[in-house]
Amino acid sequence: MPPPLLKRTLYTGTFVSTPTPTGLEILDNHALAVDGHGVITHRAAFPPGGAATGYDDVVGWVGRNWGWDGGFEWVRPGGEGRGWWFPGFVDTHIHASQYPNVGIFGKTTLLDWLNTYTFPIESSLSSLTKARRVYSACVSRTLSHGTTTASYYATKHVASTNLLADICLEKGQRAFIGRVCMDNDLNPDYLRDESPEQAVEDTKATIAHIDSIDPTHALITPIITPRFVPSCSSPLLSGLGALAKESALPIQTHLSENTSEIALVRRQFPAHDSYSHVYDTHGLLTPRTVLAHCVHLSLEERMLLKERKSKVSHCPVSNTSISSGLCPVRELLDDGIEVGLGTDVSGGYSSSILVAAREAAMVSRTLAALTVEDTRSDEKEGQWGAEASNDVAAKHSTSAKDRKKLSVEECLYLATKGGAKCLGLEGKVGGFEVGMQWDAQLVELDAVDGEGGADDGGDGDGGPVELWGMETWGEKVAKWLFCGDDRNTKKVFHSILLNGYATRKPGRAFEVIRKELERLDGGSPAYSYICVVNDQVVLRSPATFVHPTNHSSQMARRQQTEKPTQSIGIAWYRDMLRAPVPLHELDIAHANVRIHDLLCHSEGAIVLCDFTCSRPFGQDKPSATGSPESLGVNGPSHTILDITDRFALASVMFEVETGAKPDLTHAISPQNSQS
Ligand SMILES: O=c1[nH]c(=O)c2nc[nH]c2[nH]1
Repeated sequence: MPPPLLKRTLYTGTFVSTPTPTGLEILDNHALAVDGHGVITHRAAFPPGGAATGYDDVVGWVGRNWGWDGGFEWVRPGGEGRGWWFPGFVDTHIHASQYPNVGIFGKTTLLDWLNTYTFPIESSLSSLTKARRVYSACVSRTLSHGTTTASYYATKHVASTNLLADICLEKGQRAFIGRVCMDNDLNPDYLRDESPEQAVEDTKATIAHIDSIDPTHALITPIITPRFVPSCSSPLLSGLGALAKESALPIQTHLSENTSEIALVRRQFPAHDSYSHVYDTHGLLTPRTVLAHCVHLSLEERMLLKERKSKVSHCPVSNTSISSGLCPVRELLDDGIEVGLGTDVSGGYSSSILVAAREAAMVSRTLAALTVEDTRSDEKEGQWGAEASNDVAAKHSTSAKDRKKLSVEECLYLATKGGAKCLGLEGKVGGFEVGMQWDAQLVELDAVDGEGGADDGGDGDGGPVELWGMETWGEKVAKWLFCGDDRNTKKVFHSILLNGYATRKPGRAFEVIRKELERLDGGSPAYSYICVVNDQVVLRSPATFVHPTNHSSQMARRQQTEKPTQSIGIAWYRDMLRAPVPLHELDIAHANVRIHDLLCHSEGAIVLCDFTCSRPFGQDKPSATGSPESLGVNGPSHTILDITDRFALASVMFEVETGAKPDLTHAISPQNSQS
């Protein structure tokens, strides 16, 4: 096992999850221990001593109970009584390539929607420049909604599909990446595989790429992706079925979304019993197959899916947006079929799984409303129907209408554990049991004070859900499901792959940096130092800042005492190049990278610190870097950009290699200067 990469961390507070479809588990006043690999190792009721417990007491408690010494972080959310930890969401079906079209669908239905909107946008991702912009934005957006795992469709283009894998790895989202296969002449000639053989070869090329960037699939897994039966020839479906068998990789596709699509499949494959049967005879219905939609399955098809243990991705937002129909999820669940949730961007208008969970609840209620029941018993009960009954609860629990409705717990289960089961991640993500990964989000709602005025908890953007003080935990969670949005997801702990091993990092903290910088518009940030230590972002005022020398030594010092070997040097440079990426994704530059700002922490990785000079891209170079030496460090540009940091990092690399600072007089001479 590789060495631990994070400090052990103790998370305390309230932990909400859905260990079963019908049970909301609320662990109020609890502690969860997460080891250096991001795995939950212990959980127990906490404190000793309530909120006032100091670090020393906690160290003693953890030492006595779990045998830990004092070397751990302690993370506890603020927002007493209105915040909780929740498992990261799992999106089992999303087309990253369609992200620019989100919200655009007019009055189309599936087949004309594909021709009008979808094929053109996917075709445009043959451009790697465009693909980078689209995929970066999509992955950042889904992370901000709390999605820590996603099963993506890219496009038919190998290079940009591979880029999506790179971006998920870079940003730390657990992902399944599918290169979309579509070879028959129902596809437009501008977006069609040359031949079934070429489509399979191209799929293999993406698999090989993912194997090269994440050999153990710790974070990124290839997924075999025939677009859907109407797009694929029989030889292509067979080729992909054979590939799935030999590689044991998962499969994703669409099934029975729209009635015209089903009629088309019947014409294409008249000898087959059903749409599902076409996949089955080509070896594509397996326990690792995720079938999106399944709105109009016959009983025989449901039995076939159950027998094959194939999974269903329910995409309620898409199904209503492009008017495909209302998926009878209760029937699927009653049949024993595993179901997860998909946003299905951009058939779906939102990239949020919280919205998908909410719409799953709404679609199930619409189905309940459309259910015709024998109402004679209601008539006997008088004007208010069931209210006049002697046994209201019993009546409701047995009503066929009510059985169609999915509860809050069920919808959140589908959004987490249900999705994890669909993607073969059961026991790994989607919950807070010991042994699972800490893929988590911190949820916080807003409070209303005694006078009815909003108390935003101090950050000015408490989100759209107000708590009035009378809500039970179950009601708080229901309010979040039905009224919340990404402002309530304060932090997302997702994965980073370091030295081939996935660990967690808090993504939202960087948003604090961005907000602060935007608010001050280049002025002096209130947090004079924003330091990244062991992948934790630490905000400090000037008075309290100390270099975290107990965890880290400065690279400069290390470099003076021991010249790095070639392999250590390469690892340093790799870490150095990665270090500013989270900031650059927010269009912020560190703007003053020097050897003294690079810390070498105890496990040997290089981290970047001291963000005093950080500025949004496009601003003039800050005065703090105005000395000739600083200008040299930052390169010739007058404005701050990501290349500012890259130039500075290259200078540091030169310094590490040679022991001398580079002579930058040429680089900063006026003729080389650019704005
Ligand atoms: O919702 C959908 N989105 C798609 O891109 C697609 N392709 C085939 N069938 C599809 N359904």
